[in-house]
Amino acid sequence: MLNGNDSIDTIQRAISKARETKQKYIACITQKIEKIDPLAFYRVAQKRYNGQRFYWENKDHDVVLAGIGAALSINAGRTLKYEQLKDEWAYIQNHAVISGIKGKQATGLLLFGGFSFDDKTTPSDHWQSFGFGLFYLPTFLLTTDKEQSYLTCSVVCTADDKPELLSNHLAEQVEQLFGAKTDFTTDQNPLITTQDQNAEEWKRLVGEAVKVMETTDLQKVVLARTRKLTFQKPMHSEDLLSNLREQQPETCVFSMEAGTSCFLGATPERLVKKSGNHLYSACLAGSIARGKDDDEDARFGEILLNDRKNRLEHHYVVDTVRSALAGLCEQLNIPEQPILMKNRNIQHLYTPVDGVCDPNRSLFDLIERLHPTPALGGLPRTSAMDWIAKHEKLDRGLYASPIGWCDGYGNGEFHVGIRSALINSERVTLFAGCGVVRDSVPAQEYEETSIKFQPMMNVFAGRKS
Ligand SMILES: C=C(O[C@H]1C=CC=C(C(=O)O)[C@@H]1O)C(=O)O
Repeated sequence: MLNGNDSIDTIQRAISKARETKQKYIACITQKIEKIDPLAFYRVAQKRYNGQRFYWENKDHDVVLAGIGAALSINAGRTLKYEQLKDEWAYIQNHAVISGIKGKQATGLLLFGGFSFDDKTTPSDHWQSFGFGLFYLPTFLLTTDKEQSYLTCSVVCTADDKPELLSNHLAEQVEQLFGAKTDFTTDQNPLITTQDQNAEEWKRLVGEAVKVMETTDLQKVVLARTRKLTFQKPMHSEDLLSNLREQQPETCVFSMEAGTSCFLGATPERLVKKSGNHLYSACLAGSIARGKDDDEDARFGEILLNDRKNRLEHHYVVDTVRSALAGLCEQLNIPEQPILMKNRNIQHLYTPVDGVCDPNRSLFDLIERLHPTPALGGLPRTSAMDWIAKHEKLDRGLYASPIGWCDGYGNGEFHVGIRSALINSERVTLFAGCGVVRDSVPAQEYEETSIKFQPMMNVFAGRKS
């Protein structure tokens, strides 16, 4: 499977570099392989690489990534995390010997990971393994587009390493991954308990936010709540991903493991995508249920498009994204009016954004500018973040935060981790939030967050509706 000559030669060159410079070097080999199911690849690695896997399938289904093992991992610090990531990523790229296929997006050296929502909140126990942010350079990366799969193997080499040993070890692992049986049976795992945050307290908090807006500069705040599920046995992500992929095809389906935890979801909201110097973002805010039939669905859509409160919620996001990107883009196209984005359980006001940005801008610069937009934080950003940190009283961890990948060719994509859940063995926490503005009605916001739990509830409860 792995081309032995390529691999030993690349490793040999990386070891020589390591000897010359007395620094570690990465050997990175990419080859085209027969198209395979990325989820099957993710699944076969469950036993041996549990805790070090990720999955990503964008809504166009033209970038599907399955990452297995961590050649390197980066833990983001509390402060200056975007600078840190930029520096560490540049260092990795300057200390790598790359061979095989080159220039193909999302292959070769690639970082996958996510940041925590907020630097002020110290990660609680259940988010501990993700810290303030965590990124992997995977040992094995399977990249699948509409036609083809590519396998990238990355291994860290030191001056003392022996090329044959490293290369043989890599080849053995590849053989195991590709030789393993892929017809799995799914264990029953009954749901034992479901516990929502206290509804009345949460609605009271929405009321308080509305009140505060009457007397302060706070214009919008996004409030989230959780639902806790307990299962009989530890929950594994592969079956959930398979169902999410089927049930939410118009979203970006992702998972990221860290130790015994796994964060996963099906998010409709792209924060930023970069293809060379082309940039794409999205403003998504303002929500309503799907109708029971086409007529009702269209009627709900019209109501949403014409609703003052939802239009205001949306407008704040568009304005903020426009000013965040204006300074970084030579060209920026943002339509005047939103359209509808219809997902399986919910419809949103949606304004697509595209532009051309300075090629030297890294994705981390763009994320730093954009996160959190008022679709996840609020407006003004600092007042909203302070209000959330003080009143929401939950550790969002990676919920509502940028999660995604960047490659060594200037491409990458980050979504925000909404419609998501954190798995800690047999305990699962679901997250859902909504934008609160001056006209918000607490009971309606509560209802909206209930709808937003639905995509994840459907897969955890194994239902198809
Ligand atoms: C914060 C969430 O949704 C955001 C994205 C789209 C629409 C939203 C809204 O209408 O409130 C939220 O801003 C969530 O799903 O947890």
